[in-house]
Amino acid sequence: MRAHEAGALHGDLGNRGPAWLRTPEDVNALMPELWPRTVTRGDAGPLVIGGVSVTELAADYGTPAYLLDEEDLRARCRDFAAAFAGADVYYAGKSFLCKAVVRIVEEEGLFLDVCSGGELAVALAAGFPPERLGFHGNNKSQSELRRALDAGVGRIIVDSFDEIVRLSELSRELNKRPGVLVRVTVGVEAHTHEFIATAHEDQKFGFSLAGGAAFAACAQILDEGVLDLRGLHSHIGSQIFDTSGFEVAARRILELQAQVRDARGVELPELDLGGGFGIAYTTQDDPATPGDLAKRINKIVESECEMAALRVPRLSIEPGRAIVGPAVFTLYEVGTVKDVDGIRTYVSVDGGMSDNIRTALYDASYSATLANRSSIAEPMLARVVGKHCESGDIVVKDEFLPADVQPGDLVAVPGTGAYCRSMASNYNHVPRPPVVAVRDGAARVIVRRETEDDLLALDVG
Ligand SMILES: Cc1ncc(COP(=O)(O)O)c(C=O)c1O
Ligand SMILES: N[C@@H](CCCC[NH3+])C(=O)O
Repeated sequence: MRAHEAGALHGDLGNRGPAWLRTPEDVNALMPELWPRTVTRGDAGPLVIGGVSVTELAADYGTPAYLLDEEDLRARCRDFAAAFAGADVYYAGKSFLCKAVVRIVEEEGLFLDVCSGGELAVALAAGFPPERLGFHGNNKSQSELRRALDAGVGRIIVDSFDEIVRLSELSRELNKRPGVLVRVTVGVEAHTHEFIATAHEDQKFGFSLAGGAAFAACAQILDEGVLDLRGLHSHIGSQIFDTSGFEVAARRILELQAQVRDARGVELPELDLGGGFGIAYTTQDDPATPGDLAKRINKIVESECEMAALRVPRLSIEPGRAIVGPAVFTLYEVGTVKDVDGIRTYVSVDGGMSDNIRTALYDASYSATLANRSSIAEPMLARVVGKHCESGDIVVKDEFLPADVQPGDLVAVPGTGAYCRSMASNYNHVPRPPVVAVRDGAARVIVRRETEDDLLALDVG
């Protein structure tokens, strides 16, 4: 991610903030690239999403809440499908999954990537066509693989020699011949946080290309003859802006494709280049559009295939964050405002690291705005923090909020659709917030708020 600048001194304010963060001319203004498409600030000041004011949504559903702009989510699905026409677009369910989203993804014609028995269960419970599912994971259990085979999952992305053996034995037993892809570690050092980069050599995912394991995995599958080897797979990491990583990955993986053809006389018909496309969390981020991405990726695949005299395989991609991330913002209520003399102002909200762990885990940067009203007060550099018993419980490290922000105000944090609800926890026994989908002036709860009774229900002492 780009949001890694150390906190340089923000001279004009005598407050600590990163050098890229500028004092806004209008602290009420919304940067369109950070917000779901239907979001506006109504005349009276509150944000409006899908035709409904956030003050109304807060009154009806409480805070904190993840508010999903259904029109925006659908539009992003359609944008990817149109840009990558002729390819299969798998929505990466790990970014956020619930039955309503599964149905939206299905209605918009996408495929779906799941990476655990739980995600598979949600997809199947929502009636998603199993042949449009891809099943990932570096340590799929025997029972997960059995469920995938029983359900007729379209593609299983194999990740280890142990899995090849396990899946082959199960397939023989169940008399199945699943379509598989081999996940390849292409050795690309993606420019993103270490914990979300996945194609450098020293990590748990995939078969190494450089070390020969990827070729050996293909050979083993072809030798055993039980699994239907459809193609190769690469996913280089997440929140990536520099598309050259995808180009290097495509080049290297197509070299392997040519090697398999030369050695085994088999031309693999499919190629999956994974997800990882970056989104804007702050004004410093400048993501590529699906159209740009498609153009660059198709071009490199076509030219590499031409050079290696390969037929162009059917392409697939797996965006998660770029589809659901910008479609959601989190709405919080301010509880306390604390000016720590001469250092910064802490604005505490009624959620925190339990509904968004990304700031603490990846040092991620977010933006925020006062959501229930506009203000004529001066911009003030603030840090939005949560209510957890942890000093690293930061939601937004640095943002300008109006200096008159006060307890009872609502604050909205955009870009929280991906890896926030899906990575949420119950730390400090804080129940997880609901997800409320809003469209055409109507709101519906698609994931309900957890209650203390839900938490106590697990406690058998
Ligand atoms: C194999 C695979 N595909 C797709 C994704 C989705 O990534 P993103 O949400 O960044 O598009 C991930 C997560 O990084 C992944 O591990
Ligand atoms: N959870 C990560 C990205 C996903 C990694 C999955 N391979 C994030 O919040 O950015």
